[in-house]
Amino acid sequence: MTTEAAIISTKGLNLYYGDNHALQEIDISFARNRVTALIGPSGCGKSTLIRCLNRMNDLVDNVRVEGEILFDGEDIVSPRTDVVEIRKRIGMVFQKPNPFPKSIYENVAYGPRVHGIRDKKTLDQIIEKSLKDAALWDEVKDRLHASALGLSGGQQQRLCIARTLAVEPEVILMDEPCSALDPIATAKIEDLLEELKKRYTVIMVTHNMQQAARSSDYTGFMYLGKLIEFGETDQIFEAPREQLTENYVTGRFG
Ligand SMILES: Nc1ncnc2c1ncn2[C@@H]1O[C@H](COP(=O)(O)OP(=O)(O)OP(=O)(O)O)[C@@H](O)[C@H]1O
Repeated sequence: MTTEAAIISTKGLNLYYGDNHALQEIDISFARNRVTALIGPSGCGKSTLIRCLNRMNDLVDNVRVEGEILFDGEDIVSPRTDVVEIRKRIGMVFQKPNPFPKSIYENVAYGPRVHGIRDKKTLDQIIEKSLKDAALWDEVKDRLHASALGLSGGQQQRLCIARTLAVEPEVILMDEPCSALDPIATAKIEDLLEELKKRYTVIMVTHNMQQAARSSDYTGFMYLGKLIEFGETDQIFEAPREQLTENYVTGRFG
């Protein structure tokens, strides 16, 4: 486990999709202002785990969650949790860029508007800042009112990151954010991660082992619903303690 201050930690987290015990006794702590990568073979529960962290699994029928997820000391598994507030504080970027079929400006303005910001000048400032923070401003500043669907895949993904940043989250969950992107667009997102972690906590699912090794501070290796090993990324890749982790990171299965 990390000795750094955790922003989110799970204790004895179990999740069932009907009879499928998809997460089994997960204890993991995510360090504040760090990038943590979750790796492991397909179906091991990586996406399920990050979707628990902002209650996205609530949208799935027949799900049962047991255990604790502490976010800033509050158990967010509790039915009393304000899910809208949690999703504001813990934002999410998905595998496939999913901008709304609206202008670049409207995509980023959407979240702040939902949270009650109406003043045009304030919105303009938020949009500029969010696009700058997502390293997209220079490419779009002259066409803010053009459709977001006219952007390249990599630009669309950075727009989705800007849309997430616009509501000032504390944590950003990323579910394979580069899997639909080419190597150049991927490199831009990886550079961006370096900047983002100065102010945000990033938790990322990735299938790309080089990406985990390059971009994350901590890595968790999952297998068949269990967290097999968690540690500093260098340790996981260079000196794994568990045989299963070693087999996976050396490409012997996956
Ligand atoms: N919405 C759902 N309803 C029912 N079962 C699900 C659902 N989502 C995932 N599962 C099951 O939960 C298990 C974990 O899936 P999950 O998508 O979390 O794995 P993953 O490690 O993210 O996989 P991948 O790398 O392929 O995306 C699998 O057995 C999967 O079939």
